[in-house]
Amino acid sequence: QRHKFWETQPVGQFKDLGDASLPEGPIEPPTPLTEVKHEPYNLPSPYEWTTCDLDSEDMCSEVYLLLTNNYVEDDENMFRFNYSKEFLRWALHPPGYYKSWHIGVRVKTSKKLVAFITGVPAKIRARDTVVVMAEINFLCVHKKLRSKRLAPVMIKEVTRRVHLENIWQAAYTAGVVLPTPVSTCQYWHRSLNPKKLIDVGFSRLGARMTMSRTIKLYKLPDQTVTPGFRKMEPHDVPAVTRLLRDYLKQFVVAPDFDENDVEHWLLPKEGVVDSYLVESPESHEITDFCSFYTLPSSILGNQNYSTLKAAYSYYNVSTKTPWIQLMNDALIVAKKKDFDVFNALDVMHNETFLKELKFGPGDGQLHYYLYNYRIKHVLRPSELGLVLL
Ligand SMILES: COc1cccc(CC(=N)NC(=O)c2cccnc2OC2CCNCC2)c1
Repeated sequence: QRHKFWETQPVGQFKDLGDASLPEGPIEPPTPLTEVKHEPYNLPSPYEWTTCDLDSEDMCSEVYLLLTNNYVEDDENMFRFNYSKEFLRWALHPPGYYKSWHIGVRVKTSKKLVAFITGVPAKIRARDTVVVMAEINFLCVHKKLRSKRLAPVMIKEVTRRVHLENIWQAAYTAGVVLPTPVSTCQYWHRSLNPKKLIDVGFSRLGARMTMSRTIKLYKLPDQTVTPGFRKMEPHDVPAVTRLLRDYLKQFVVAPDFDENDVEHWLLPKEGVVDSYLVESPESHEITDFCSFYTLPSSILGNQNYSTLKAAYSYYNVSTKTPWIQLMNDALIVAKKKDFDVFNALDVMHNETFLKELKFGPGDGQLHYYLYNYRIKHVLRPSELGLVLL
């Protein structure tokens, strides 16, 4: 029945929700390394574990193809995430990553890759405590192997490999409700190419709206308006790190980025992540920052288009430039880069600009989870400073 697996795991259980006596922090203590299971969990007999080395062109292609054909679709099965190989290498090779946490499942006979799950290490602050956690992502089981109960054993295996590195907490997101969300966020979309979005069924023509009126509604200037708005460059890493660390302090859960993290996660990478900042023309101080990552979706079953070019809001900081103006400049550069839509969650201060910049609410929610860490109260999205890929 429901959550048979999750009721066995050290996660907030629905039955505990009202219990204010339970302390914030780890739910279970670490296990002595000698007691961590040293051999992999058993898979059903036709399958075997494999470690996916994304530096291998062939293995990266296998992972890319598995995800392209079998990863997350929207609720109406019209779109499927289409992470690029470059993006996967970026997402899975942050400072301190472990290849052993990039786990595949193959068919023993054919050696076909049929499932995948990953972890990457991340320093995450929960209130005043910085914890090294595993960020779990890309759990994917081939469509033909669903409901064979492969996911629970894959989750146990990645947990085991995380434990072997003496890490006892994890963070993950899902579109489904599991025990128990730390926060539940809404996603929002800002049309950049409304004609294509309507053609492919991502958006619908508003009532009493014509196509030409809709195109005009979402029109953006050709150039950004903020003086000093420019692409982030390597020499900006120290200043952006200071700006971002100061900004993220206010959130209950947020990454604890150092300069190495900022260099990896926020330096622009063509086709993967874009980041801009505002350098004051007078003082040359870095006062604001905005970034978005590139995650296209395959369009399932449309004659004219095969790919939806989507930008996803990543980390943004406004200290001088008003949020509306800063994020409108982000929309302007995203439009110039030929994105069709700009997506954002209502986390951090995003709701201050969503409505005014003509974002529309999406039809789904993204739930955030922590593994083996209890946060006393469910967080409002505006208390959350963590964006997962
Ligand atoms: C438009 O193509 C889609 C293809 C698959 C799923 C969805 C809906 C959806 N589930 N969207 C999100 O989860 C989402 C919406 C806005 C911002 N970030 C998001 O998810 C991110 C973060 C979690 N991992 C996937 C990417 C849309």
